[in-house]
Amino acid sequence: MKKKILAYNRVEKPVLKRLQDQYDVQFFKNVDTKNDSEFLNFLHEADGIIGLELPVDRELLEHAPNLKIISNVSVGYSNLDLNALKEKNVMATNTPGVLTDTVADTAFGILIAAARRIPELDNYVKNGNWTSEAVGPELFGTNVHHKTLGIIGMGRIGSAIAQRAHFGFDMEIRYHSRSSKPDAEERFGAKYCELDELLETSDFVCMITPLTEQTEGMLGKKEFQRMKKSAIFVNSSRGKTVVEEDLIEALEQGEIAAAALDVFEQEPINADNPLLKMKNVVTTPHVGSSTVETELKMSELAADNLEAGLNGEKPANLVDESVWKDK
Ligand SMILES: NC(=O)C1=CN([C@@H]2O[C@H](COP(=O)(O)OP(=O)(O)OC[C@H]3O[C@@H](n4cnc5c(N)ncnc54)[C@H](OP(=O)(O)O)[C@@H]3O)[C@@H](O)[C@H]2O)C=CC1
Ligand SMILES: O=CC(=O)O
Repeated sequence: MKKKILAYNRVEKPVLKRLQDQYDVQFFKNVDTKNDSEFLNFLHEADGIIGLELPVDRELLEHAPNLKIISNVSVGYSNLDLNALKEKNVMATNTPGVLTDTVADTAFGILIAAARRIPELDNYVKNGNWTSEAVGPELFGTNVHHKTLGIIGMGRIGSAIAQRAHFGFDMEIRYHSRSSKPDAEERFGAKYCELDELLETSDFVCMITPLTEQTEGMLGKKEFQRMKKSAIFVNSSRGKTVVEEDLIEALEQGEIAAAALDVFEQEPINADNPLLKMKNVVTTPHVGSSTVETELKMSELAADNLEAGLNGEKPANLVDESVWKDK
């Protein structure tokens, strides 16, 4: 009998086809995972799960007695309760590396968009407001090149952002991570800083850590007050690394100048979120890795991980190696 695979939210079509050739696959999108009976019935039989942002907790695992592996089509895995997965001896995998450059491009893109006010100027032109030959200082932006960029989370993506900033824009790089990064210091002249120093001295602050117990709410009122009033804040990590109401207040009070946000406390964002009314806030709908090429690579890597796990081989991207050792 074919193994059963529950595909959730996003698996690119050619990869879905590849999986359908070997397994009994059912695809679900945005279902109520606690109450949808079709979803829960399939989950009860499922050997594997592949997909994006399925919240996996103890309660969900109670409905999945056959489950051997969950393969995230993302590098972040804050949707997974790793303790519950370990107790049930269920493997979990992610897709590091293949999306690094794309996410760095997006983060740097929204940083420039906020600094040079590109969405605002786009609206200005399209709304027919460009009636005099040259726009005045009220629409001028601020330079990116030669400024100081503070990166919180100098991992794979943080380093790729630093690379763009250093070689492309002659920026001075400061960073904060749990450990120092001699490689980034040598390649980009990056300087390790405690968080407060980074916040106080950076023109741009870019958040790109994973969401964990330690990083949840890492940037709140106090941290925004430490930033320069001219600072532009970029969040490409997860919405909950920031206390969103404190960010809103910091923008309203002029504690910081602007923000560029790809991630939000609640996704999709509520239509009445004050951030959506602010001209000095650039928003994108959590699309850091969303290019045609990269989404395909992520789905392929996730399928490789899933197949390995189901074939009794060690998947390349286990998020908790100890589950494999226990097998
Ligand atoms: N917006 C989007 O579409 C996307 C968002 N992401 C987000 O980006 C995150 C990072 O991905 P990636 O670069 O591949 O991951 P890495 O694991 O390579 O890098 C994470 C970095 O965060 C640092 N870090 C972790 N915890 C802390 C902490 N408590 N304080 C300070 N620094 C910390 C790590 O430090 P150290 O090395 O010292 O341990 C590491 O440098 C993902 O987990 C995901 O949440 C990823 C892809 C797309
Ligand atoms: O947010 C996306 C990811 O890969 O993590």
